[in-house]
Formats: sequence, C-alpha cells, structure tokens
Amino acid sequence: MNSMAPVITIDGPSGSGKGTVAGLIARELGWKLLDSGALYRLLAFNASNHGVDLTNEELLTKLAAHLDVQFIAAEPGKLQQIILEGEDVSNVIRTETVGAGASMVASLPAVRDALLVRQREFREVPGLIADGRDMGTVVFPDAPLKVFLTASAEERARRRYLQLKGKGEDVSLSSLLDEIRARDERDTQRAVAPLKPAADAIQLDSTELSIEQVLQRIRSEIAQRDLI
Ligand SMILES: Nc1ncnc2c1ncn2[C@@H]1O[C@H](COP(=O)(O)OP(=O)(O)O)[C@@H](O)[C@H]1O
Ligand SMILES: Nc1ccn([C@H]2C[C@H](O)[C@@H](COP(=O)(O)OP(=O)(O)O)O2)c(=O)n1
Repeated sequence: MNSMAPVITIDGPSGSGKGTVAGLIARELGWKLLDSGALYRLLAFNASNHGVDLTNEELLTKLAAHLDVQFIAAEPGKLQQIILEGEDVSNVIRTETVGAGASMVASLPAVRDALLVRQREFREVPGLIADGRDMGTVVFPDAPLKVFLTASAEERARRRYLQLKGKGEDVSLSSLLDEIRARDERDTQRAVAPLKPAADAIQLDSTELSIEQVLQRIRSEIAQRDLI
C-alpha cells in the first residue's frame, strides 16, 4: 500500500455502470483496480459453499478475514479474473442471487471492518480506481476525485437484463427491477457505511448517457485535477 497514491472513487447503486467505467478508466490510466463489491460477493458465495448462514456475523467475519482470493489484472478487452481458493469464480459470483447475498453480509459492521484493511491495500502507485458503495465516504475519504454514479432503477434493471441475457441467463425484467429496488433499499438504509454520495463527490446521472459520455465526463474531471 502507498497512502500517497491518488485514488478515484466511483460509488453508486447496482447497474449504474460503476464496474464498466472503473475498469475502462483503470486501463486508460494504467492504474490498479479495486472492485470492492466483488469482495462482498466472494464472501457471500464462500459462506454459501461452506454452509454458513448469511446472518451469522461471527463466522462471516472469520471467513472475511481469511478469504483466499487473488485478483488477476485484465488483459486488454477482458475483465479481471477472480480466483477463490484456487478456482476461477469470475462469472459465478455475478448472479443476482450472489449480489443479494453480498448486500446482506455487507450490512454487518464486523464484516465491513474485516474487509477494510484489505481494500486499502489495493492503493498503490501510480494510482487506484475503486468502485463500490462507500469508497468515497469510508474507505478512501481523502480521494482527490469522487464520482457518485446513478441512473433510474428502470434503466439499471434494463441494463442488467441485457447483460445477463447476453450471458445466456434466463432472467425476467420485472424480477430484476424488484431485486434492484430491494438491494437499493438495503444498501441505502443500513446503519454502517450506507450507500450515499460523499459530501465532495461529483454526481453523475447516467440514465441518458452512453458509456463513452460518462467516460468523457470523468476524463474532464481528471484533467481539472493534478492527478496524472
Ligand atoms: N451509460 C450506460 N449506458 C448503457 N449501458 C451501460 C451504461 N453503463 C453501463 N452499462 C451496461 O450496464 C451493465 C451494468 O453495468 P455495470 O458496470 O456492471 O454496473 P455496476 O457495476 O454499477 O453494477 C453492463 O452490461 C454495462 O455494459
Ligand atoms: N463497497 C461496497 C461494495 C459492495 N457492497 C455490497 C452492496 C451491494 O449490493 C453488494 C454487491 O456489490 P456490487 O458492486 O458487486 O454490485 P453491483 O455490481 O453494483 O450490482 O455488495 C457494499 O456494501 N460496499
């Protein structure tokens, strides 16, 4: 870790485009990437595999502290690879079921504490792009650029629908919309590190913007700061 390395945080609700934009900006700048949601997804997935109840804070905290995970940086045009206990789980952790489980374990304060140091260790020169829910508010409060990316729930459900359909999954738009709303509710209402914009975050509504337009806005914010 290098606490002097600059961080750009991208927080926001499910389907707003955080992961896509974070990955593209990280590649453009040649910076590290932290997909913090993947850590919560890995924990929920691992807990289910080990028969651990998703409300058992004590056991989940132990699992979180000992998660055996490797993130392998993406090659051009590809997503990063996520290896859990030696197995490539990059795809299996992306289902809505795992997402809902992630949102449940993420509401437990001791679990969040156990993952905090691990997230800060991603901060390395030349810089870090971190996406999640509390990157700008809790994990990297000193980040020089914080983006809060949103979009309407309907548009986010539509994007998720197209994404999952594209992977050959049998999904329904209306149940995805219900799941997105339930996750928004849990993530914004929890007591610890709820989803909300940092006071100094740039708020970006991507409902009517293409990925390229979102990238352009972020590039112009980067250019206005002394980051690269
Ligand atoms: N501005 C946008 N316009 C249209 N589709 C988008 C936009 N941003 C992201 N997407 C698509 O929406 C889906 C969800 O994006 P993702 O980056 O996974 O969101 P998040 O990480 O916020 O959950 C992906 O298939 C992505 O390609
Ligand atoms: N920094 C973070 C990242 C994710 N979480 C929780 C809350 C989210 O609903 C789940 C899954 O996050 P993830 O970013 O992978 O989900 P989406 O890709 O946005 O659908 O994890 C969190 O509490 N804090």
